Amino acid sequence: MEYALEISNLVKNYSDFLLDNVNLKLPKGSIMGFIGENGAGKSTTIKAILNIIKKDSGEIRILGMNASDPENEIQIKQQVGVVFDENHFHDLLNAKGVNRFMNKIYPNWNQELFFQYIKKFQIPENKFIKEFSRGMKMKFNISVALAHEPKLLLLDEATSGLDPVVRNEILDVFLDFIQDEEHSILISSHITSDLERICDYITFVHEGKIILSKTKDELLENFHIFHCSKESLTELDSSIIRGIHENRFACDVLIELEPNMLEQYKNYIIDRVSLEDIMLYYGKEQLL
Ligand SMILES: Nc1ncnc2c1ncn2[C@@H]1O[C@H](COP(=O)(O)OP(=O)(O)OP(=O)(O)O)[C@@H](O)[C@H]1O
Repeated sequence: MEYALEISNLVKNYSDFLLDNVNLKLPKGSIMGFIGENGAGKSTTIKAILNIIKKDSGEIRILGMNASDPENEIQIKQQVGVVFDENHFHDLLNAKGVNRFMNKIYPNWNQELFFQYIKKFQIPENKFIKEFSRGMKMKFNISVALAHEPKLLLLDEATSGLDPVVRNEILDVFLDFIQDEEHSILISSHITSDLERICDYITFVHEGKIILSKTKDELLENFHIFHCSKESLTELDSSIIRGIHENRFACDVLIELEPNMLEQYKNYIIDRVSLEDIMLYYGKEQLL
């Protein structure tokens, strides 16, 4: 399998936070959702990928190129599109101004494509960025990221704070983007329902460590919520328990088990999981 992004043993140590030996592989032609609680290390990982922060150790390969090798810097910049949850352009620029500016910087800047997105997202060409709504700014940043025809898109909370209609529109653009098998996306988001809709893979970072990295289908098939009494909790094999929510009388338990093994747990009430459930239960695990 060919990978758009390969992270091996990435370590970044801040005084009170450790990004601890992160490993992640994003196959070409796919979308990976990067989930985790606030402060889990998602942005730190994305910044390390982009060399915005200096990693302590580990290797990052983007489209097969070593991201730390200065010789690859220009190639990587041209082939990676980035959207953060903030605006990086001067407030007194408009779409036409940004187009002129980007056209000088990126040899593969596609003006026609840029204005197609601007039109599709209904962004007025002459309006200053400072007059944009939050949704307009995000759509504008996404148009810019796509217009230099990148092969890999890195999106850090690129749809946060947007209404469902706008998010839907943007998710469709991301799905269109990866139709070409050469294109791939790593997207961090707290809106797990969006990720369930578009992602092929999910990677879950918790307190600086990757605790899950699987296909979305595998995750949703192999994780279940068991509802049971506190007494019957003790009868469960602890090796399949991934998290427990207890109330005064009963327990809800996150279980990892292949669907064909569920037969032996007929006495339990079993529910399907969402990505949000998986996050909530794993996050709670250490409180037990
Ligand atoms: N420049 C820095 N100096 C020191 N600590 C930092 C720095 N940048 C980030 N951190 C710490 O690293 C940890 C991870 O932060 P990060 O921004 O990667 O989390 P995140 O998963 O993106 O969270 P969120 O969902 O809130 O955006 C936090 O504890 C944060 O305080």
